[in-house]
Amino acid sequence: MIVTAEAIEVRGLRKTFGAVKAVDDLTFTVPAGTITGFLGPNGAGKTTTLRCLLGLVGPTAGTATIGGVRYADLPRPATTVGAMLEASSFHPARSGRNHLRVYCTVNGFPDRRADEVLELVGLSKAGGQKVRGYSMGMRQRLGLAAALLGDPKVLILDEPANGLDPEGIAWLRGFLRGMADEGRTILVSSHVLSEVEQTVDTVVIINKGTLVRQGTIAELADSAGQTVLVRGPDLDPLIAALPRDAGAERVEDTLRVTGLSTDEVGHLAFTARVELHELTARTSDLEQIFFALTSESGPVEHFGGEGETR
Ligand SMILES: Nc1ncnc2c1ncn2[C@@H]1O[C@H](COP(=O)(O)OP(=O)(O)OP(=O)(O)O)[C@@H](O)[C@H]1O
Repeated sequence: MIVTAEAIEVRGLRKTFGAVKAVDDLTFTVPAGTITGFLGPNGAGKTTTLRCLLGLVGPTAGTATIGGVRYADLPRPATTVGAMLEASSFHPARSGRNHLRVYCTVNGFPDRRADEVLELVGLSKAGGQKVRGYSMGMRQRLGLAAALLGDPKVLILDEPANGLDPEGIAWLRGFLRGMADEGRTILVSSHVLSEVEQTVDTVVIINKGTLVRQGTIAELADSAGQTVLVRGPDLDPLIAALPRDAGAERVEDTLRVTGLSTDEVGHLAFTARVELHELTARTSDLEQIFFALTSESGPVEHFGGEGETR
């Protein structure tokens, strides 16, 4: 089934709590039908932004809309947007299925929807068990199931990978991709880039309530300059062949080259007749880029935009 997606738009959003500026003139768009990672360290303002989107708190200024409409003005919100803000708010003595049936009753959905969404999140067998016996991962799945009851076009998920083991994270990745492939728009927050890096199409990175970056993971990696790892028995001729403006750092038998692509380094090695045992574009330092971006309050920058780089 393909659903018609809606875009999420946050424009000039500001939310203050007394003297605390939780969100400060934040603007970004989540294009319809994409998965966007909403990233920032603890306290960056992610939850507050999501709460504004879901009409749980009123913005001090600006707007947060889904398909151009404020949550409060959506005719049947549960059929437009499904949200998971925290997985701990389940009544422990109620079974997963009964919990979902309560939501069905409140929202006017048939009871069978509870079983359908339990199936979707792989909880069919555990549906009759009391939530008190659920693991953290099962609670997260139940939260997702609740978000899916109205078969919404938009999913807003606050730290859904929290407390999941690697298997659970892998499951979540496939699940979200499947939901997006059906045409849904998904905004998923995390304070750990690596949790969402393989899942998302684009990232919106905020710090201290303000936008730091928006773009694809590839753009994020490129913006910091790629590192190429080279390994081989004798790399001296390659080092001699590198252009002056390329960076090179040797650690034992490995050379880290910056400022060149793998194609360029491979070609230089070929022409210098250097034997290579490894030639890898290093992307694993994305977490470091993320850390650097969010541990300072640099200027707002869109990739390809006119802002200064860091
Ligand atoms: N209801 C509130 N009253 C007062 N201050 C608040 C309230 N909600 C959030 N804040 C403050 O606003 C700032 C942003 O918090 P928020 O929870 O939105 O960040 P976050 O990025 O979601 O962080 P985390 O990953 O820790 O949940 C923090 O300084 C927080 O203490």
